[in-house]
Amino acid sequence: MKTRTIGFIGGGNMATSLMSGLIASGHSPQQIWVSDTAATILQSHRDHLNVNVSNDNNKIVQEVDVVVLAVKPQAMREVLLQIAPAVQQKKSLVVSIAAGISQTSLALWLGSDVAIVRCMPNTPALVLTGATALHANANVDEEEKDLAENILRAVGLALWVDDEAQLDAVTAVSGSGPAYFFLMMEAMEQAAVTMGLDEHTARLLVQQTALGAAKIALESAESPALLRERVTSPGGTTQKAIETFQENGFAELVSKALQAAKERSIEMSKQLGAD
Ligand SMILES: NC(=O)C1=CN([C@@H]2O[C@H](COP(=O)(O)OP(=O)(O)OC[C@H]3O[C@@H](n4cnc5c(N)ncnc54)[C@H](O)[C@@H]3O)[C@@H](O)[C@H]2O)C=CC1
Ligand SMILES: O=C(O)[C@@H]1CCC=N1
Repeated sequence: MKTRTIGFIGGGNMATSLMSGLIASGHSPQQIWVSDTAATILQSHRDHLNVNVSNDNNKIVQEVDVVVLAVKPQAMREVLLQIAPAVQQKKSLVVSIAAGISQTSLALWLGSDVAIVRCMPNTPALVLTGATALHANANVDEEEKDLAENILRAVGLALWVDDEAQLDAVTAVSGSGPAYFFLMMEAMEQAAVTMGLDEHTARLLVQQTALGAAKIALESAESPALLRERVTSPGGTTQKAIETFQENGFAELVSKALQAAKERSIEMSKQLGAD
């Protein structure tokens, strides 16, 4: 497939992760465009990533093959109504990364014949370890599916869901997920310092432990439960910690938190969208 130009509308955290990941995985910065309302953001992307920048969203549509929508969900309606005529005229492939903005809303604001891929990536795309689930509407052909998938696969795992409703669960699991692991790391660091380790040592030990656990889990065919049991010597230290987690409702808490994130995703579709 020939190299395609990719344009980001909104150059914030997630667009930065995706652009950096794409460049690190071999995409030319010259093939990437980004627009933003903040001049400082554009300046930073020009200086640090060497990509093409513009403060005009329609200019991005004109310049690229694939338009990635990376503004906050709250800004989506206004942006889409602004670019809809250009998107329709150019027959652009549009990829939305916004949480809680449904295919129905995207199609209403962009036009019912526009090819739209809705996806949910996450910020580890920055280090080429992202996880993205994608959903295509009926206007997206196989070549466009490959194109969207290739962009997201350049920065990590990319998989398709047939049922768009599953994206609410994906948002709760992997979209927001990095924050849960950071929260765990934060809490472990604080506990380590309380127990007498210096901050630097605590941070290094927690970081390396998180990386090691994730690597084992990825490389092993065994379940997390079995991997946990391998660390847990009967009557030993891990058992004490795990019992403390379990007695205090750890699994229920995680389930409640993810359910709350999923419900917020559904609620956002209703509040911000046209559903
Ligand atoms: N941050 C995350 O971990 C993830 C975010 N997302 C989704 O990605 C999208 C962007 O999120 P973030 O990057 O975190 O937000 P952000 O606030 O960092 O970036 C949004 C950018 O859009 C710009 N902007 C606002 N109005 C604009 C307009 N009219 N035209 C052009 N640019 C405009 C802002 O100046 C800002 O730089 C959201 O829809 C979010 O749901 C999806 C997965 C993970
Ligand atoms: O917190 C949010 O709404 C976005 C979507 C997933 C991660 N960040």
